[in-house]
Amino acid sequence: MIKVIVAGFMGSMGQKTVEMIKQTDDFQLVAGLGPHAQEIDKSEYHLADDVQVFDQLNKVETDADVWVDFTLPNSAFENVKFAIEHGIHPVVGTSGMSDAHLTELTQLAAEKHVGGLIAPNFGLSAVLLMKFAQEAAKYFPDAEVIEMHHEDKLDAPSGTAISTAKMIAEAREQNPSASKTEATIDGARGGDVEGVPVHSVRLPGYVAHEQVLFGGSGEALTIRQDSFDRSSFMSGVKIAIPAVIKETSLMIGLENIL
Ligand SMILES: NC(=O)C1=CN([C@@H]2O[C@H](COP(=O)(O)OP(=O)(O)OC[C@H]3O[C@@H](n4cnc5c(N)ncnc54)[C@H](OP(=O)(O)O)[C@@H]3O)[C@@H](O)[C@H]2O)C=CC1
Ligand SMILES: O=C(O)C1=N[C@H](C(=O)O)C[C@H](O)C1
Repeated sequence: MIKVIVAGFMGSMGQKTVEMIKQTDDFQLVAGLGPHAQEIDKSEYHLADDVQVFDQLNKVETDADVWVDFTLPNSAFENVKFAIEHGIHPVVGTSGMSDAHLTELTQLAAEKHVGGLIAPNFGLSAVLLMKFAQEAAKYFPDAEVIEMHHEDKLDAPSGTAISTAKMIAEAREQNPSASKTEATIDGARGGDVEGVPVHSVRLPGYVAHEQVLFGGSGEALTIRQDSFDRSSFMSGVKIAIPAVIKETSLMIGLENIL
């Protein structure tokens, strides 16, 4: 039985994770971390009575094996650091962590021999999109990323879009065409991630979607993925939980364990 603590258990992804753990025979939910956790009726958040809840990181005392984190960009770094320092294997979906923080956590995990995974996206369609985009970038250096998300998403661009753009930048073997366009309105050409324009759309009705547009001489290639429901991320989390326990370093990207 793998014991799991879910940080952000009251949020949308946290609740999906709670549901998935309850439906998986080999996993046991032992604790949850979230602001206001002490004030809640546990049953409203689908927690059994014996699940411990903590409202602050410094109060957490648990024998969990795995720390699943779906919180906020500003919280995830301290949470994951705490987990690694306490020998709890992190499985992190929270987006927006800086490169400096990722490097620090990777070093700490290696020092402590604690395996873990930080994945910009736990959905198979998104992982495949990134892989296909990397391949296409070798032949089509001119590319732009458009990501579309629900209106409650706090960060922009999405973690997946940043990773996709970085992978394209790394894979392309020629420089992209020099653009003569001058934006007359700030932001019209999107944000720049290592020379790849990234555009963020936030609209009600959407969940999580991404398109990569490649343009060539007289032709174009479009790669698109859609997460229509948050359940699309749960198969990845379910694979990651037992996988990280066998590892001794922190991996970035679900493709490392697929
Ligand atoms: N990698 C992937 O596949 C996916 C990643 N994500 C990412 O996961 C994160 C969460 O998304 P989502 O569930 O939609 O967001 P929500 O806002 O619904 O949930 C976040 C939860 O975290 C809580 N929280 C805030 N600070 C802390 C803290 N320090 N410790 C513990 N809990 C805390 C929030 O509480 P309160 O509301 O009180 O602040 C809230 O309940 C985002 O970064 C998102 O981009 C989302 C989907 C898939
Ligand atoms: O906030 C979300 O919803 C999502 N966040 C992740 C990201 O920033 O890439 C993954 C997915 O896009 C859903």
